[in-house]
Amino acid sequence: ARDVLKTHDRVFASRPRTKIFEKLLYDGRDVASAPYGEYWRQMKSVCVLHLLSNKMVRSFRDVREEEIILMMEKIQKSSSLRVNLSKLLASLTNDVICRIALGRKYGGEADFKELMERFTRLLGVVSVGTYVPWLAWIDWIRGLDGQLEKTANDLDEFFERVVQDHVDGDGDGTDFVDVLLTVQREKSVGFEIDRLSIKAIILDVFVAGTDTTYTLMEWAMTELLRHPECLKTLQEEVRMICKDKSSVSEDDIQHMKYLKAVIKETFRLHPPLPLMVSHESTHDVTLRDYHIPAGTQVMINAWAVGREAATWGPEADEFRPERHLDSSIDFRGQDFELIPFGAGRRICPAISFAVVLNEMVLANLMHGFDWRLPVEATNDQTSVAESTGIAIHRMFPLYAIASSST
Ligand code: HEM
Repeated sequence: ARDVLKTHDRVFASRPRTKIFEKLLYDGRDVASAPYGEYWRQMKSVCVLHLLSNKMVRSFRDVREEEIILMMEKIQKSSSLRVNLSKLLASLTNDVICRIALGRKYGGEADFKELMERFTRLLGVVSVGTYVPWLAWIDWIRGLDGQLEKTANDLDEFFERVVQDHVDGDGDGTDFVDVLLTVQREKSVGFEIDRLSIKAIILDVFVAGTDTTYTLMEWAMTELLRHPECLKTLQEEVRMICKDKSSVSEDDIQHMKYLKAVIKETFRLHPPLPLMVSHESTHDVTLRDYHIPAGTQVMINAWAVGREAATWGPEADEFRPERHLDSSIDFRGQDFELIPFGAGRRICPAISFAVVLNEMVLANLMHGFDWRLPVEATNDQTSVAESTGIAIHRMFPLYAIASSST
């Protein structure tokens, strides 16, 4: 990973073209699938400087806090009953991202939900034609081409409508579409950003942001429920810091060392994108003693890196947040022992955005409720079986029993 993402970062900074990405992600005009070059550099700088900067992340504090309160109320209503945590966390993440990116929630609209599900499912499909071009007809016969075409058109229609509504309305300039339209109007970035690029960047926020973020919360709760002693330690920390408060605020979480250790440990054992996003080399290069020709696709296994016994010791497979309390290893791309967000030029631009939401959700869940697995918990409930796809979540939804802590 270090050889590819640091020593030869520039050589491996491109992305392979696949039929799925081409069709669904505006033919590489988004950030995540754009080939390395000037266009990618410009789009990524818009993301980093205008959408996902620390200042922007802070500015959405109210959205996060409001949506978490709503989620807590939903749990309260089902208190002492089984809560489908997977569903709850997925819809919270979707609501937060919709409000931040599009200005309002769309989660309640059946069409939008169905479209996003179809889209996510297709992103994880392997197109035969991409790897064996003369067998491309198989994709056509099995209906993949048609599904890609239709989903790409539906998505474009949806985002076109959202952008046009922002153009027509008196946008207050706070959501991502507003910000991108302002950048476009004021030509403040030294290059043209057109309507298609705006739609592609917004689409990326959904592709790269929703499943990844909720998956981490789901795994964190899974591991805590499987390790009641860790759950108790975390709960004690949160409740001690927020003694007389009704909820946890973003100022409080800065002091929560064990919370941060739990998040790190979850990223180590369950990186939401275990194989990250494929890289591709643009030049020939010698890596160790191997000759790697230009155009080679490289997948980096962040999951295996996080479980490496040589780094993490004989108990590498165990969930032990304590291991991070006296360690300086972090997940922000400097330490190759822990790379859930990648590293180098292609590193995820939304680390702060994702982490603060995860920390806030977990801290509030610990503060407001006591948690346990249902008595009748089956193997499905306690197992850590994983789904397939690009983002790896639980194979079965996580149910837990919440009882009010007050
Ligand atoms: C826990 C949550 C998240 C995880 C674990 C995660 C992880 C990753 C990983 C592994 C990559 C690929 C890095 C590489 O190729 O070397 C990536 C890229 C990316 N992520 Fe994230 N991500 C998360 C949340 C988000 C969110 C919330 C957003 C947007 C709001 C986002 C936007 C992006 C974009 C645009 C890229 C492409 C960067 C590029 O190709 O230059 N991610 N992410």
